Amino acid sequence: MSTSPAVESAAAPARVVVLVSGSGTNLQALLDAAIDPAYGAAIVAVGADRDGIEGLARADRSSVPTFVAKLKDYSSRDAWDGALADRVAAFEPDLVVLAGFMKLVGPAFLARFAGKVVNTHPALCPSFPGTAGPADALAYGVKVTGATLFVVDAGVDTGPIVAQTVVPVEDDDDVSALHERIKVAERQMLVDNVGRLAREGFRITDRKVRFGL
Ligand SMILES: Nc1nc2c(c(=O)[nH]1)N[C@@H](CN(C=O)c1ccc(C(=O)N[C@@H](CCC(=O)O)C(=O)O)cc1)CN2
Ligand SMILES: NCC(=O)N[C@@H]1O[C@H](COP(=O)([O-])[O-])[C@@H](O)[C@H]1O
Repeated sequence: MSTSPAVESAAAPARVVVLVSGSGTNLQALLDAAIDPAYGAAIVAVGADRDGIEGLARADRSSVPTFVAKLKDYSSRDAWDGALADRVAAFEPDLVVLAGFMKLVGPAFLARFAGKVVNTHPALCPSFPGTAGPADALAYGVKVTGATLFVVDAGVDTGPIVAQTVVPVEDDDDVSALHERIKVAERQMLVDNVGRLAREGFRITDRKVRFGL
């Protein structure tokens, strides 16, 4: 069994670093929720693998520190992975949230933050892993899909599941309409469950994630 006390002290909010690669609407939901001290989490930094994205602009508007670690600026994938881990570690996170972060984190990152990295994916894991969850669900012809919050491991969308939310697939859906419907439910799932992880901590036993320590 592994445990992750999201907050070392009951008084202080959990320190959360969010990583993004795009529009950052999930990040924005977390920024909005964290305004309330009762939420129990503070977004202490936002990182990205690319610049010029709305996710970084959202952080700037909330006066949250940002950083960018571009893969192409490093000699190898491992060097980038280690540098990303160093940038995140500088903010001493209790929890790292990958919210539309479109890079797989590697061994150095996972070793540094083992058990305290969660990711939101726009499909019902283990179905439709990867970068095109909504498109793959639509192409398959499923009648329901949704989003999954899971604890990140070395696989691709294979980590222990924290929460899931389900939405219907409509007959006239295109990928954009379906993904937008997923994101409405996904943002609520993310806010609700990151808040619980921050306030209550969590433990993992045989892939089962339970809140509380
Ligand atoms: N070690 C892990 N890292 C990450 C995971 C994970 O499950 N394990 N989830 C992703 C988020 N994600 C799906 O939810 C995801 C994002 C990106 C990829 C991917 O294949 N990325 C490629 C590059 C794609 C690109 O740059 O457009 C890559 O990293 O080489 C798969 C799944 C967050 N990190
Ligand atoms: N496999 C990773 C993946 O597809 N992530 C997805 O990117 C979107 C980012 O939206 P946002 O930037 O508006 O929060 C979210 O739907 C998230 O689940």
